[in-house]
Amino acid sequence: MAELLTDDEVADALTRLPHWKREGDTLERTAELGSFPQAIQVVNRVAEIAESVDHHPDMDIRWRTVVFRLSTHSAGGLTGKDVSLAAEIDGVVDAL
Ligand SMILES: C[C@H](O)[C@H](O)[C@H]1CNC2=NC(N)=NC(=O)C2=N1
Repeated sequence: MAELLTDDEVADALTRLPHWKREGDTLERTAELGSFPQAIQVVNRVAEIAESVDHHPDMDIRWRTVVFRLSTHSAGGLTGKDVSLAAEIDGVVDAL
């Protein structure tokens, strides 16, 4: 099972993830895309990645704004899996 990160490890990871903030046991990013279809495209790409790594974000779609929330439920908090998926999500959002 993935190990919980310490508060310092989370803070350090966030220095490399400027779009993300910590909300308790969750990493959160809000992304505003150019249109609703683009938001859906991003969600679909993230869904493919999530399936491939068996780690699934909460994704809240409101028109062209998507809020991503990451946490490792099985560990009860934040792990390297969340940091890694956050970086992957940044790659998807930045590719548009
Ligand atoms: C059995 C399977 O590996 C688990 O249920 C996975 C699936 N996706 C998951 N996603 C997230 N975010 N946290 C988990 O603990 C988790 N567990």
